[in-house]
Amino acid sequence: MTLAVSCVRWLAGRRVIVDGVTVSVEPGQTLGLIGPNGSGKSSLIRLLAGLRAPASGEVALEGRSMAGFGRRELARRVAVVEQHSVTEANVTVLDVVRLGRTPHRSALSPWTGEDDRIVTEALVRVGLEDRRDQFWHTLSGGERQRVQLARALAQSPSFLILDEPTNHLDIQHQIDILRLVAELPLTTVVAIHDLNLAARFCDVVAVLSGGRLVASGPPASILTEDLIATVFGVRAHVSTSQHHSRLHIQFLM
Ligand SMILES: Nc1ncnc2c1ncn2[C@@H]1O[C@H](COP(=O)(O)OP(=O)(O)OP(=O)(O)O)[C@@H](O)[C@H]1O
Repeated sequence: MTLAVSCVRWLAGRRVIVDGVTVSVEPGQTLGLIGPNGSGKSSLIRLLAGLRAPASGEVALEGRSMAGFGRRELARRVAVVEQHSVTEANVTVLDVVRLGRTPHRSALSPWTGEDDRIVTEALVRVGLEDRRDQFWHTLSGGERQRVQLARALAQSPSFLILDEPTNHLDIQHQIDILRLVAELPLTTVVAIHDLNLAARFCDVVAVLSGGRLVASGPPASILTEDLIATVFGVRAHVSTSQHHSRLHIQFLM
């Protein structure tokens, strides 16, 4: 299931925030969106998730313009985890994850054993099955993030769009969640700040700066010392790790 963005622009008032971005992700691959603060990652994520319409250009799923999809049709295909998910008080972890099944059910269809199986599998995948009855408002920031990922997985999507899914997580959970996301047979876009994690878990990266696409491709050919200096203003030493043969980026301070 290919996800393709062509010449997409989005403005806030008169200010151009996403400026003519063209990039695509092949079926089953993970695209990492990287770039400095304010470079337009979240804005592009919202366009990819269908939460906003582009001012011009097109987002296409499976070769079809997203503009032609109905809400429900889109929700059956695309699951999104935003940075700050708002969830009502007095709901449990299980309630939140069960919401993921909504696009697959009609008002009259009963909850099925298959729905239960999918919800449980999603909770197991994020390591929170034993928290199913805990109230949402009592969860830590990292646990909330994992619950929102479980909700997205319970949606059984073909496309998964994640905005900084690791920013509240300890290092073990960062690795677990990114490994899980990378291994899922879904087409995934993930906005991520950590360049080493992007290099380790993303098949391709797209680098944004000032709302424009600076470069895209496999991490090993994109995340060069020159690019890191130009885009992030930081000197770095980039080598190939002896441990996992992916890039190892050391920042020279
Ligand atoms: N609705 C809006 N109205 C006005 N400005 C906006 C709006 N949404 C985003 N912006 C501006 O667009 C720019 C890009 O924001 P965006 O959140 O997409 O960046 P980002 O790369 O995700 O940043 P960060 O790494 O800090 O999360 C920022 O300067 C932001 O202030």
